[in-house]
Amino acid sequence: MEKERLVQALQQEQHQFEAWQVDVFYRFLENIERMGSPLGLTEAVGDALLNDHLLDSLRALPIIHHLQPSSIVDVGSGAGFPGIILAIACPDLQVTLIERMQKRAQFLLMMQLKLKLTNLTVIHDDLKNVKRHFDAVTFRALTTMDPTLVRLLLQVAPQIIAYKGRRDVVMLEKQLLEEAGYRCRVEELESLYLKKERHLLIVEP
Ligand SMILES: C[S@@+](CC[C@H](N)C(=O)[O-])C[C@H]1O[C@@H](n2cnc3c(N)ncnc32)[C@H](O)[C@@H]1O
Repeated sequence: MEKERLVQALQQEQHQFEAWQVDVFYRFLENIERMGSPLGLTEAVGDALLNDHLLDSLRALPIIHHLQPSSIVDVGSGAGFPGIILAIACPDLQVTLIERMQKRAQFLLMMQLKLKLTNLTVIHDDLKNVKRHFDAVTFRALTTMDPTLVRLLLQVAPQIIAYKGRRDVVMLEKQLLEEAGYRCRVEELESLYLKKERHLLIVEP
């Protein structure tokens, strides 16, 4: 991917980052393009990587700025989405990644060192073994937010910020969790440029 393409896409989404941040985003994408497929992290390259992963991860920024957590834990970070992207975008936010697969956790640690992300910590473990506490937990995966998963996520932070897709699907998850006694709200993630419908499901005890 050309760096110009990244700069253009960030401008289209009206993101304003400092030059060093754009540079770190770009170096991260370069590493994913080179190692993502051989390491079994992601097959996405080019515009798919840019749109479906980097820009998608950034879509939650307005809500995160509004909620003002000092620390976030990203559970099941995989190739680093959204955790690494949020760490680059918010240098004052302490971001911890929890990833149970060894080769993914090793890649995340390598990125932390290579990109010199001093606000990033990587934990190679299963969520269920993590005893530390954070202000909020982010979660981006295909998995449904059922009450069992929510109980586990709320053990590490009092607020879950889950990246979700279509409104009808997320509203069903919300209903299920509300019936189980959780407080939930859904925020639509606007995009000037991306066409896919995206939402955040915010869950609290
Ligand atoms: C579908 S991938 C999503 C990766 C990334 N968040 C994204 O959106 O591209 C889910 C990741 O969560 C990790 N994972 C699943 N359950 C976990 C758990 N209980 N503790 C830690 N990591 C977990 C898996 O190893 C996998 O890398």
